[in-house]
Amino acid sequence: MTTQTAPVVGFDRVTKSFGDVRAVDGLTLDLRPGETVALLGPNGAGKSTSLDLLLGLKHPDSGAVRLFGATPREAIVAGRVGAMLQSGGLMDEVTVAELVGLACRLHPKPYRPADVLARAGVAQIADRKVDKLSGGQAQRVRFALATAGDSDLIVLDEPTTGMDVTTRQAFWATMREQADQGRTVLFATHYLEEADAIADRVLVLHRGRLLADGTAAEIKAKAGARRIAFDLEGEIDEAALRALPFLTSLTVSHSGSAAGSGRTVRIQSADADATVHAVYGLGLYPHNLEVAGLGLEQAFVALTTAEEAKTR
Ligand SMILES: Nc1ncnc2c1ncn2[C@@H]1O[C@H](COP(=O)(O)OP(=O)(O)OP(=O)(O)O)[C@@H](O)[C@H]1O
Repeated sequence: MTTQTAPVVGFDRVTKSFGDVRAVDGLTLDLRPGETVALLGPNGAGKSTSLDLLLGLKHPDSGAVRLFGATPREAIVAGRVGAMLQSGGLMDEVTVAELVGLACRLHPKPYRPADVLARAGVAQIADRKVDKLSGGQAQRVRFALATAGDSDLIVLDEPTTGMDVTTRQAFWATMREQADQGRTVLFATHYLEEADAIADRVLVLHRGRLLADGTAAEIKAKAGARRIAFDLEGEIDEAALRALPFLTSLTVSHSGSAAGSGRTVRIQSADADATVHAVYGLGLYPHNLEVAGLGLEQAFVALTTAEEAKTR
């Protein structure tokens, strides 16, 4: 039964294996109404499998998936979910308009096909056969199918793959409108800048498990590390720099100063205050000192590499 208070998506200790590969490993999470959620993870982390389980296309070996308190199938039949999958084949020999028209007819709460075509930016190619579309055009048509009716949850698996920069920007603008209307949006992506810019919650999957769950800022903070950069003049004792406390990486390059002897030192540190203090402790005089947080991309790499090291 659907209940008012049930989360939009609920995974309760969900596990799914393919032979020896545990694609989803005890995943528990809730999505709340109106959230825009990015699902990140390296190749093979279990993103597509999780979305397939969510949509009832695959069934868990153990645990349960609920959408709006009901089974995925019940929620989909009720028209509460619109989905855009990575490899979803489009029917051959039909036009874009025919396909979108069909999706509208099948939706319990359909929009007008003309509006759906316009919103997805495919009105100009409505008469084209869907098997003659470019990769980016096909993605837009898949998006039109996912938004053919008034769904409460939109699920997108790597939606902007194959889209050029302008198409991608237009796509996210449309997606934001969907979110602003109170819909929950869940998207898997490899573009970390998209997750950073679009999502108000980021889930990082690794080997089927949830490695991090929070805002992009929280994920960056969880990765802990900060970037430190400064210039030094004269002889550099790299061994001494390498021995600095809390250092996780070090690069030294020519700073391009006119004198030619300058070096730029770039450090990643788990405790920037302590590392900078120790730099002064070495009797060095750093110029142009900068300390900055990690970008989401670096945080993601730091988190997943640390986890790899643990499981090795
Ligand atoms: N049908 C299947 N049969 C066998 N193994 C599978 C199947 N589907 C997925 N896997 C395996 O399960 C793991 C998770 O795959 P999944 O496609 O969910 O990852 P992903 O995070 O979406 O990866 P990508 O970023 O590469 O799309 C991988 O090791 C994959 O090889």
